[in-house]
Amino acid sequence: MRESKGLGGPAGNDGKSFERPKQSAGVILKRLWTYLAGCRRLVALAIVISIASNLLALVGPKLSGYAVDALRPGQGQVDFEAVFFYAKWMLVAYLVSAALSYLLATLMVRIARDVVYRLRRDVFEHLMKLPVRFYDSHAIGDALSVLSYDIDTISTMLSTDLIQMMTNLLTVAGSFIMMLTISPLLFLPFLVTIPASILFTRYRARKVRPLYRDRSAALGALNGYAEEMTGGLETIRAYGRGNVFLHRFDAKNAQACEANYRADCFASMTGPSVGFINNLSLALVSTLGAVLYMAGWISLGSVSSFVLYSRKFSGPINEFANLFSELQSTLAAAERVFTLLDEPEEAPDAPDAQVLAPASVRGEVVLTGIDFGYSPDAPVLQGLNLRAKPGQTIAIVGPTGAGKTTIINLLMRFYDPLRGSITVDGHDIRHLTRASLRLAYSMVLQDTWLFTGTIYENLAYGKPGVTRQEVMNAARAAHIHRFILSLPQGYDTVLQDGGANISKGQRQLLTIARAMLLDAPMLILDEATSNVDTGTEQQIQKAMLTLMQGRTCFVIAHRLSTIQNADQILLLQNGRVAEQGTHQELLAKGGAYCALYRAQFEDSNAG
Ligand SMILES: Nc1ncnc2c1ncn2[C@@H]1O[C@H](COP(=O)(O)OP(=O)(O)OP(=O)(O)O)[C@@H](O)[C@H]1O
Repeated sequence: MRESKGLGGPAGNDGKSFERPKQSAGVILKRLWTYLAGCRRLVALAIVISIASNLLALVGPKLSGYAVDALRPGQGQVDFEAVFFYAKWMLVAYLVSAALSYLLATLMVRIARDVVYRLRRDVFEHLMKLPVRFYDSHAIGDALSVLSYDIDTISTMLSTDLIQMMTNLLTVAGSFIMMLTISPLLFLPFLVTIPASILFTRYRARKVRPLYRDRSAALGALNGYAEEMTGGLETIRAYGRGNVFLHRFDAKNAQACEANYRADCFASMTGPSVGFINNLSLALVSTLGAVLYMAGWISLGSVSSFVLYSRKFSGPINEFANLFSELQSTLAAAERVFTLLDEPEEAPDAPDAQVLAPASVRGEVVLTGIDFGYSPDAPVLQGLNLRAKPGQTIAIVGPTGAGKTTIINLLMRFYDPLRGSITVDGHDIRHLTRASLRLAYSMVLQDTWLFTGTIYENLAYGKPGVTRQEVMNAARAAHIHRFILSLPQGYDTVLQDGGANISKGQRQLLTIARAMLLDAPMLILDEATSNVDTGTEQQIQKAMLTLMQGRTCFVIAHRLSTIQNADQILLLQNGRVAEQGTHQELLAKGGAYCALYRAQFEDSNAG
């Protein structure tokens, strides 16, 4: 049983990816805008700077044209004063424009930082609020891929591509106006080439976005697999199956690389194609310009300015094609982010839900006619009835897969029963707030969950405001205080990677101490099976007995020797209660429990 997530749920899987249902580009951009709007002042400033920088850059070709005309070609005279005058102002305009561009770049990086921070926080917060059921069908690695890769893709777009888009847009618009003021006739070739570029780019964009979507999904699946496999590294090594998983990883890796290759390859064809169309327009403009100059309709300076503007005009159109590919990649990434954010959270508490105050809980838990299955066609529990009186210990036993953990999942409301009800002190738990219900239980599970932090933080995290003395008292009661003090940093020892630097038994004792500190009126215990030595096991048993005193306890028991004093023993078989009673009653009955007990007893004697 796992403490951190879907108890009993899969640790990772090839589950659904965050790619459906599809959202239109407009909807995605609107949602991205809501994040940008969070720093609207900076965005407004960026727009103003971008306009100023572009206007200054646009002045350059005009001044250059004046400088060319000041050479008075064909008249054998050169007005050096005027040439230097225009050259000086060109220099100033380009310098200020460059400085403003630099300012704009730093501003956009800052905007991207803020947006990414909020997006990541929202995604993580949402992941924390998703129902346990969500993780039954989605790989955690895929969710983490959204958190890192997809949000990074958005960040790149905001910090670099967006400036380029803004700049390009202004340059194109500005150059267009300037070209028209110089010579509307010379603009004619663009009337053919611009629509051709636009139509081609749109066609490619429609094709490339699904490829980017596939790329994100393949990468998510790869991350999911890697996360799952690294989680089970020891088992894989123990079974010497590393090569098998390497082959599977290879297949997923190849899929991800192929998806990446196909998306990038397809996208990279757009730029050169649009570039070719635009270069064609340049050739046409130069030819037409020469003809108009020869006919005396236009000065050489104007032709030169026009050519410079037409370069400015068509350059961004080329880049637009590349940026469009980037935009498609961003849209695919943002779509995954928003699809994840759209996953429904754990259903909210009923509007009239009551708060269960831990101090007032007596601990009477009644399950009546419970039917449950993780999917409607696969029932796990059927017609389950159980009454735990305050302070009683209920032991749940049964073969693997019988549904023991499932009962805990229902008690904690990680899932709701399909039929039947569960009450605590007479309150239907569907009419209690989930937070207060869960706080009424302490859970000590086999699969301990400790986070990277000091031992003190790990013990105290369930109970904010607890004193150091209280933490130490709980550790003493759990028989782990002396061990903690024996560590060089004592309570300030940092537990790495879920407590990988201490033993399993010590981890279990720490979680018992944590449960003691929480001091909840009810308790859920999943007995340790075989991962500790006899001495530690006795220590854990002692600590658990102390913890159980005066509380209603649900114990998932694997060794029947430890539950002989339980007030009720529930033997589950195929989702039904096969037998129910005290140890003595069940032995006297001579049924399945009796047979199971004898088998274990004989086993241990034989051992
Ligand atoms: N998250 C889940 N999604 C779908 N099916 C599940 C899920 N968790 C458990 N099951 C199925 O429900 C049944 C009961 O599982 P449960 O974990 O309650 O058994 P258990 O008695 O606790 O087993 P064990 O002693 O091995 O821990 C099993 O058939 C299991 O495959």
